Amino acid sequence: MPAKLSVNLNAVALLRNRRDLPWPSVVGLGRAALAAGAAGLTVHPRPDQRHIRFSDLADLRALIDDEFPQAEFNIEGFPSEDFLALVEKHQPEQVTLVPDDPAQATSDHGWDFPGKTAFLAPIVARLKASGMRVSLFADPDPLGYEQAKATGADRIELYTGPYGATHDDPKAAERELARLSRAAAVARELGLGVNAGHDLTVDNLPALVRAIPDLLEVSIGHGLTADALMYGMPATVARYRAALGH
Ligand SMILES: CC(=O)[C@@H](O)[C@H](O)COP(=O)(O)O
Ligand SMILES: NCC(=O)COP(=O)(O)O
Repeated sequence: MPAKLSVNLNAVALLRNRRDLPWPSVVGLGRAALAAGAAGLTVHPRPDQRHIRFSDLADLRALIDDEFPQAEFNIEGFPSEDFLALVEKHQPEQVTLVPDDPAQATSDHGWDFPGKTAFLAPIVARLKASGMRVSLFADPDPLGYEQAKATGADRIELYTGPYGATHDDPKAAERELARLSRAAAVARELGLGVNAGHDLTVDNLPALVRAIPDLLEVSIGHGLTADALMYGMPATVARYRAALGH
């Protein structure tokens, strides 16, 4: 089965927040993405609410529940007590835990699993007890995946930023793909599902899904939103689905 496409709406929210006006509509573009065949929506509410506002979460939850009940909501973030309260309130199907400092511009590394197993394990247990699937943001370095598994998480999300950065260097892209492929194989052997995200594009997706044939989900925001400005959201989702082999 091809990897599912979850459309990240952070960049839409960033554009909306330039003015004290409700457009572009985060819910409207989420609706357009789901109507065009996206399997889910992703948001990464940051503590300063610079893009997704905490008030967006109820609207997106209602969009999925009322109009697209098969779709999944994925909320990403650092598991502070405030973040955990947010996800417990809005009950996404999946929570992706990311080791981001509040001041960080964007996500740029995965968890240090050996150092953070004791921190993550009770959080994973708490979220799973509430019925949410838990995924952990991970560098494509399988040393430490045993500890990732030991936290009780269901999946990892492979950090693909370094792969995305090789867009003008095919040899470097091959090297990054080999790392991602090896890391995914170790995760799979340990019984962890594999998602991927960060700086994925319609151009770099086909090689990624060839390298990780059992990839479960990609979450894509920045590149997809740039394409949506050019082609419109429905056509863009169709292009990304085709790149995934749907
Ligand atoms: C975990 C991850 O890779 C994405 O959530 C990414 O961090 C998007 O966040 P920004 O949209 O704030 O850059
Ligand atoms: N988890 C990655 C994500 O949601 C989107 O990342 P990007 O496509 O905005 O880099």
